[in-house]
Amino acid sequence: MTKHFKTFGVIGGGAWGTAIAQMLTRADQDVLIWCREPEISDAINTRHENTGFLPGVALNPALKATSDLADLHLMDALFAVAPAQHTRATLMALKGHIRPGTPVVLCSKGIELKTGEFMTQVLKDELPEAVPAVMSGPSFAIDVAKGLPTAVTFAIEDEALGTELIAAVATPNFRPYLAHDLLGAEIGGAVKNVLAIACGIALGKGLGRSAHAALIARGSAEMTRLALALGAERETLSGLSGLGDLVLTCSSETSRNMSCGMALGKGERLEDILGARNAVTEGVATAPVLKRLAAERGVDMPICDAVADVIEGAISVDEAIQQLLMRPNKAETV
Ligand SMILES: NC(=O)c1ccc[n+]([C@@H]2O[C@H](COP(=O)([O-])OP(=O)(O)OC[C@H]3O[C@@H](n4cnc5c(N)ncnc54)[C@H](O)[C@@H]3O)[C@@H](O)[C@H]2O)c1
Ligand SMILES: O=P(O)(O)OC[C@H](O)CO
Repeated sequence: MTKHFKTFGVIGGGAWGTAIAQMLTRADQDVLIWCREPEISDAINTRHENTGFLPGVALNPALKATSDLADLHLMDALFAVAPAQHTRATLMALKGHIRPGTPVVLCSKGIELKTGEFMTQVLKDELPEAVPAVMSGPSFAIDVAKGLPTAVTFAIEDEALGTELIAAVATPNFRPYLAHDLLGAEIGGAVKNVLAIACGIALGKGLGRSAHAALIARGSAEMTRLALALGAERETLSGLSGLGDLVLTCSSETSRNMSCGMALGKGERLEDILGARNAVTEGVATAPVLKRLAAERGVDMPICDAVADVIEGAISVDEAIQQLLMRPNKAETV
């Protein structure tokens, strides 16, 4: 434990916020998690279980929960883990509750639909006095909550501060790797969700593992193309928060995005799929805004565009597949 970081606040009591809070208690930190639903904070405090979003995992009794965001007042560092479309509102509510220079580690994977902003920009808008960091990579909440080995990208501009933060949160089974390209880490996390929907559709439709692998590889090219156009670094997209997370999310039905795609590929309706789950499927909101962003920047992202068109009901799954397969042959470049 370092001297500087003694208290950690986690904004968001979903599966990922709960797993991060549990991980922080393993690093012997003093952790308070904010849950939007009072019954969830009560369950964490009394039963040591997040009965709504991460049932069945015994949480460290040292973990404390609240349903009042103001209780995160003057924490040494914060992890922002609300779904991307709700991150702005939670950060706004923390105005006046943080010291200048407080690190806010952004852990949500998505782009804000109404503004087209990534989470670092949302943070800058709402809490400009905070120091942004991005933690992203291949990490299912259930794995981290159980303490299975996990490695993630931890991107922050100030290397010394990043080193200190990592020292405060890392354990042998939770390994954050220091990086400086926040935008690249955010792009990987947001785009892989959309690509996981595409991979799920292909598998749900029975197109086979060859098509699945092709989608991952060409999807990775799309992700990298966007990153380069927006000023991020190619290396980031081949690291944990890029390729690493793309492979995990596109390969397992534990992923909400992948399983949503599979159900779409099997012919289920999007409203029914989303209505039946008590969990966020970030790629659904990200796909349309990503399509807009790519068009504005002149970046060719045919797989992501096809997912957006299916989500918005502009074309059917079969039309999307035909559209992709009928594209002219081209050189294999990023
Ligand atoms: N679950 C994972 O394995 C995992 C891993 C890495 C990153 N993430 C990312 O973490 C973020 C949160 O996902 P999750 O899996 O913890 O969520 P979840 O699906 O487990 O739970 C949904 C969360 O959304 C919250 N919510 C719903 N409406 C809200 C509102 N109006 N304002 C604020 N919060 C609201 C709920 O309180 C709940 O905490 C997402 O961006 C996701 O991509 C998730
Ligand atoms: O369940 P998903 O699709 O939101 O993916 C969870 C994590 O982002 C995997 O790293």
